[in-house]
Amino acid sequence: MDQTESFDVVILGSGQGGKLLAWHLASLGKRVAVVERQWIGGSCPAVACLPSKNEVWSAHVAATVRHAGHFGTVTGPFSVDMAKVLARKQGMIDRDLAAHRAAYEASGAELIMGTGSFISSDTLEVTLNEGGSRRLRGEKIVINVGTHALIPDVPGLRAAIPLTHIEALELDRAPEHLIVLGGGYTGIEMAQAFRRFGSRVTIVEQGTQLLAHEDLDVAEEVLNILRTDGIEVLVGARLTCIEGRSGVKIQAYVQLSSGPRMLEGTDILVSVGRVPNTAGIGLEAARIAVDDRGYVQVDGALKTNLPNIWAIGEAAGSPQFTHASFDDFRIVRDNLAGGNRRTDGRLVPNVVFIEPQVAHVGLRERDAQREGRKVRMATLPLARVMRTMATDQVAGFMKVLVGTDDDRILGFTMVGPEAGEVMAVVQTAMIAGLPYTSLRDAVLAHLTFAEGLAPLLARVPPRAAG
Ligand SMILES: Cc1cc2nc3c(=O)[nH]c(=O)nc-3n(C[C@H](O)[C@H](O)[C@H](O)COP(=O)(O)OP(=O)(O)OC[C@H]3O[C@@H](n4cnc5c(N)ncnc54)[C@H](O)[C@@H]3O)c2cc1C
Ligand SMILES: NC(=O)c1ccc[n+]([C@@H]2O[C@H](COP(=O)([O-])OP(=O)(O)OC[C@H]3O[C@@H](n4cnc5c(N)ncnc54)[C@H](O)[C@@H]3O)[C@@H](O)[C@H]2O)c1
Repeated sequence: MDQTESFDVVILGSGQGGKLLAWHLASLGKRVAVVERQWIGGSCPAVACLPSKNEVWSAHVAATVRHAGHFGTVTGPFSVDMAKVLARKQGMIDRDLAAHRAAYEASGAELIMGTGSFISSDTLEVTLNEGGSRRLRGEKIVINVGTHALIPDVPGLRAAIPLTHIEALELDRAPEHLIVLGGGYTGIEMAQAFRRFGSRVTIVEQGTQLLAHEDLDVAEEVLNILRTDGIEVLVGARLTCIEGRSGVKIQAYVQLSSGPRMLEGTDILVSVGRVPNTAGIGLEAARIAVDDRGYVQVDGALKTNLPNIWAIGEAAGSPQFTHASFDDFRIVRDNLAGGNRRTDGRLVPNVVFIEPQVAHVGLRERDAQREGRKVRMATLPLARVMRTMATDQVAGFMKVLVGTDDDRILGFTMVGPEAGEVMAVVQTAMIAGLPYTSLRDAVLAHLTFAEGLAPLLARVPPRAAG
């Protein structure tokens, strides 16, 4: 007898896009099953964005107390209680988990806790966490399985049982000396947080700059900010070998342009990029095409090579941000309803949550140069934004790129406090197609950071005559 259960839609992985799609379709009366092996609601609320930003905020409070004297607040001796930091974070996760369970219940989507894999192009086999298995046939199937941290093939690294962001966010102690491998998003956010919790921190970045995707001036500003925080940053540093065990004692052998160096630390965090969770889930059995790095191949409508299968979020090669996975949900939602919404040309901003933040939207200077695109550009040091006179947060700058044929804003970057919020103002202008002069001439409230947009945009060179 066929034990296969039939659903209108089966979603494999409950990432940001997948869960929202499930709740939406189920609330319309569709029979929807979501297969999730571990984190109800995906990685963002459980082990990534929310817990990291929660601890980043605790670290911000520690830094504020540490520097309180500068602002005239006299404190006595203070210490960071990592157990309390952890408990506050866990409380947030628990509340969020309850909200997720309630949303599943209210929508009518069935959440099946287990590991799913394709056994044919329309059927998944689920190994249930509680034991046993189920077979689910979906008229439509959506893949939203996300990614996991890459552990590079360096001798001794795996044997050292390194931390990834998941374990680092579970630490109830500040490591004595944390070595952070990789100076990208995760690496620098965690490095600064642990430095502020009291750890000695060394970042080992293989590339020639931090934040490989950002312009060099942005990366250099970030380098200065981290060094000012007391973090040792090694760029152009190749890890050749590791000895020891994370949590006890680590010896990291690094090749620098100046020669070899040995770092002695207590813990090592690996944050060198991601691997899609697409191996071993039967994509070959279903004949679903992946690219050479294992990401599911999709078109602009997020359809795979099979007409009944869609893929969203990081596993589909979308930008590795929760808001991209969220937008993928909207695209598939509308396309399943007969629309023709696509990923092409969407503006996906990004914010690195160090202090001060690094925020970007649109075109970067380096990409304009690489593409041979002519642009007008202006920069403004944060020290010229009047709010910093009150707050003393003078590190950073704003940068804007404007077209040469018209006055539209093509890109914006800010290193500075609340850069993400200021960036959203510029993004709104970009979406509206506003000429930069409209924002330049707007009456912006004094004494905000966004007020700095006026002097920044006043520096944009005039359009060449003719
Ligand atoms: C430390 C860190 C901090 C971050 N901070 C931010 C931030 O501040 N802002 C931001 O926008 N982005 C941030 N990101 C990125 C963000 O977490 C992801 O882009 C986001 O979670 C979107 O993921 P997704 O929808 O692709 O899948 P995920 O949320 O990763 O969900 C995939 C789900 O599929 C499940 N799964 C996988 N395989 C199977 C299987 N075979 N069977 C059943 N279930 C399976 C997994 O358990 C997981 O729950 C951060 C990432 C990291 C690592
Ligand atoms: N605030 C946020 O939105 C946020 C925070 C964390 C992560 N994320 C997302 O998750 C993604 C993954 O983050 P990540 O930090 O793991 O990757 P990343 O791609 O941001 O940075 C990885 C860094 O590691 C370096 N690297 C690679 N191999 C190395 C090696 N062997 N030794 C030393 N350095 C090496 C790379 O040059 C790069 O600078 C990010 O790209 C981002 O999209 C977002």
